[in-house]
Amino acid sequence: MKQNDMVLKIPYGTRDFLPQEAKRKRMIENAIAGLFTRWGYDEVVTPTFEYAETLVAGAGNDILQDMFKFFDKSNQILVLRPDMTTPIARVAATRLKEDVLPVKLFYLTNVFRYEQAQAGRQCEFYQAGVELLGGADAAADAEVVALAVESMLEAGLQNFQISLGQVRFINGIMEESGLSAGERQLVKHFMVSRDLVGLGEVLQKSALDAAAQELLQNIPLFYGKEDMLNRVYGLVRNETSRQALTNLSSIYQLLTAYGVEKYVNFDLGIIRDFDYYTGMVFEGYTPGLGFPLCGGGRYDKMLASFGVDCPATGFALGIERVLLALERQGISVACEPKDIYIGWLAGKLPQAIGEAGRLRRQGRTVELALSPQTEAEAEAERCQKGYGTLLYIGG
Ligand SMILES: N[C@@H](Cc1c[nH]c[nH+]1)C(=O)O
Repeated sequence: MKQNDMVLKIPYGTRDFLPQEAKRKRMIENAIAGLFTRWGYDEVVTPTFEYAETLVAGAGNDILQDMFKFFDKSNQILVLRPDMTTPIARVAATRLKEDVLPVKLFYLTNVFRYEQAQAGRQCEFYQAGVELLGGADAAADAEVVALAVESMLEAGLQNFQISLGQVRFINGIMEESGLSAGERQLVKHFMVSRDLVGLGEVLQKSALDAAAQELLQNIPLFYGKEDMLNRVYGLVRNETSRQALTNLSSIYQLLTAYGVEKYVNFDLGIIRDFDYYTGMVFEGYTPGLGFPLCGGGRYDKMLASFGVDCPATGFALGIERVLLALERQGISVACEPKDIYIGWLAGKLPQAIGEAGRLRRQGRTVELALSPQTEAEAEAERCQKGYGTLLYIGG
């Protein structure tokens, strides 16, 4: 590509937010930050890039292939953060040791992953999320799921569903059935990509008996409300999977107390693409969007890799995805109106500046013209820029 072709381009998987879009994004972020704060969460800000080793320690080796990597001057490998869960675990393990548990943190920030870009899926994207550190029980998981529901409501969405799964359910079945580590990896891979044909092929090639094959093959179909959990409980014999189902049921009871159960169902085939999950996992979906709006789950082992043994759970919501869903569902984001446009006659700028200051101190949104105009010109500009009122400082 010639240099001239490059200068006006932006890198693959990035985007600009023009004023209207940036305004809608800001409105949603402010609303969600307010919600997190009302639930007792404190904001944290971490560096945009970290050492690759930190991310690998927290999220495992596989994460490397999806990260943007570069070098610092002493040749250390740096990466743009692919999410906030590992950076926050690092902060908590190194900086928040003295804090009284549980610690509840939130963030609103950009993260970076190599993705096949499309609307709502970019290599740089924005997340709002929480991490709840130090809660081992269903109470913590239920709080996080309820907060995920509330944040989608707060953003203006009505029509969405959260699907709850449990990674220990599948792990229990795979351990019991004696699949090799390589086969387990493949099974997980095909479940994440919901490739039932690929899944069937791995299972057929394995040494599993027909009943175990059928159970694993059917996991992606274990979808529904509590009656599905009860039915599946009767199908599995191993303790790990049964405990996983009981755990989901306890979380659901609490979600009923939160009054959000109508947004929640179970999907035992959910395996999130991060390897760090150890318990309940979930994803939120809305019609017209082929990927999750939000996702999260429990990751009890991550902080131990930074030297502090501490259970944790959390979730993140994709801001662009919420904006896209609102747009596709025809829901408008209530933005602050543009209030007053001030135009002025030659020589009246000092007076206009005084008026603008007075009105802004009252909390009004005011744009001040930068050159003199006739009243008709000022009115035309007010209209074009979308201000509600013209204040004209004339003779
Ligand atoms: N970091 C995860 C979401 C999450 C937060 N905490 C636990 N999981 C993601 O980006 O999908």
